[in-house]
Amino acid sequence: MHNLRQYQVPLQKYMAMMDLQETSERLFYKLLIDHVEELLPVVYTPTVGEACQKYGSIFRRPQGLFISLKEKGKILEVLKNWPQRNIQVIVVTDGERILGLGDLGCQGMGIPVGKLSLYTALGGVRPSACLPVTIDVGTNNENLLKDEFYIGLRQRRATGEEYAEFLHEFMTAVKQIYGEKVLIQFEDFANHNAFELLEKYGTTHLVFNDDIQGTASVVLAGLIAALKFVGGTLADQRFLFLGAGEAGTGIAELMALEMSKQTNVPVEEARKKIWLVDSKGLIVNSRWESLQHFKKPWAHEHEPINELVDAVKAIKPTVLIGTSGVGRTFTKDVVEAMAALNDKPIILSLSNPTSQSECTAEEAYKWSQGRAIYASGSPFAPIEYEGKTLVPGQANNAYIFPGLGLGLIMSGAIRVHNDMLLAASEALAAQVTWENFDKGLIYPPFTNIRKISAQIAADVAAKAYELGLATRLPQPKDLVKYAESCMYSPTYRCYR
Ligand SMILES: NC(=O)C1=CN([C@@H]2O[C@H](COP(=O)(O)OP(=O)(O)OC[C@H]3O[C@@H](n4cnc5c(N)ncnc54)[C@H](OP(=O)(O)O)[C@@H]3O)[C@@H](O)[C@H]2O)C=CC1
Ligand SMILES: CC(=O)C(=O)O
Ligand SMILES: [Mg+2]
Repeated sequence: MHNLRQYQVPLQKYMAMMDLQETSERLFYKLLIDHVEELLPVVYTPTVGEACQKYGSIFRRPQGLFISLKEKGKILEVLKNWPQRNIQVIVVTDGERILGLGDLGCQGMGIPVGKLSLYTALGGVRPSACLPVTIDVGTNNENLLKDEFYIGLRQRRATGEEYAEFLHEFMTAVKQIYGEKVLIQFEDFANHNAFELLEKYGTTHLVFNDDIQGTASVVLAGLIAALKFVGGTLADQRFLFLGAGEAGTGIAELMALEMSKQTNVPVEEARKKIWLVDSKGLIVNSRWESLQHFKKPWAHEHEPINELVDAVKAIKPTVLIGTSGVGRTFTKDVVEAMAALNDKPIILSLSNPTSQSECTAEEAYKWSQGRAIYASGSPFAPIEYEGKTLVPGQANNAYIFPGLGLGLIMSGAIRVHNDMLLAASEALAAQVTWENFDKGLIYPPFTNIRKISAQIAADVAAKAYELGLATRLPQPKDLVKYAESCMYSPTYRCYR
């Protein structure tokens, strides 16, 4: 830590950590676990975003497995080149929507590598059981295509049948080599592929889309926790999203499902409390014909509205959620409008990295006179406001996927079910204390994340058993203890 702290530039800390991961994996995890709050922003968002943008010029050694279109017909052979065979989790991207930074082609490899290091550090999955994969089907990023240090295919992205066949070969090969119980986490695919892949492979593979499902579960947890302290139910709220893609519609759907379960109303009815704005304005019935399929359930009867601030004034939300990937879109007008409507406006700016956050913690607190309940996708430092220290929470799927993954692995689950996501949300929300909330947090601190992950894993596994989706039989009696016993720890053994 002394060495790492010498570096002033976050990207240099990132490179030092990547070197350490390569040369002394155990020490890398020991540091990451013991200093999680300090090092998460280094190996994960926001620094991993900059690392992906500059991947070609900071490249030292390959990490993870690149599978390029040139290897079509030979993916099984390529997988066999990986030194480990006992793989339990794969995080795979095609690099088309890396955080809110757009198409970074195969430079997106930083994301599967970073997510999997969290699987190990936060969720206790053995490092050797984790496989980061980047599918290289080209890039539409003109700057990268011209960049002399770009390490990927220099062609525009394969699409349509060519793309679908390549992904299918990958999915088939993975099941053939690692079996039915390998967890495949789709990460940072563009939405025109993400929804389709999840639907197509959801019934044949153990797949999970972190951006759609993990984000939904973490946001729901934060809302359940917040309502526990401010009172009211989910169904009492009105929700407005800026951004109607994977994260936005994923969260909206899980919230509607939870509201429908809580109040016994059909999910279609619950959806009416949720409104979304995309790059063309409020999603309303008159736009139906031109809407992508994942937006259609959210088209309600209303006159068209172009500006977010006008949508806030018309819809009167109690909760405002940013999932647009566009920074500083929650302007002073928008936050002030939320504060005028609500005593305690809930404002979540989820977009990553920090540069893309819809507003900063300071802006949210200042423009709401310290009343906002605020959390962001990438971390912000605590803010002093009128003598009180307000601590912004981090609404990031990193709270969910490590525990969820551990729960799936330890129960031998063969499919992911929405009820498991709900179980994960409730397990996370239950960990938020009044002391946390009093400081402004709607999530527990990351310092306790391994205990939290064990709790999430236990509740997810319990749900897998209840649903008949678990294959590890008999069911362990104490699932929390069992989860803890399954977790990898970077301990230094005494050999004498
Ligand atoms: N905190 C967390 O845990 C997570 C955060 N995220 C973040 O969320 C962001 C979005 O990700 P994702 O949903 O996958 O991306 P998508 O590309 O699927 O969706 C982006 C949405 O934002 C809309 N949008 C873009 N620009 C504007 C604008 N100027 N005004 C209004 N709407 C706009 C798009 O509109 P249109 O459809 O019209 O193009 C689209 O609906 C990213 O920054 C990502 O980092 C994602 C997952 C997890
Ligand atoms: C956190 C995450 O998954 C994202 O920003 O895409
Ligand atoms: Mg993601």
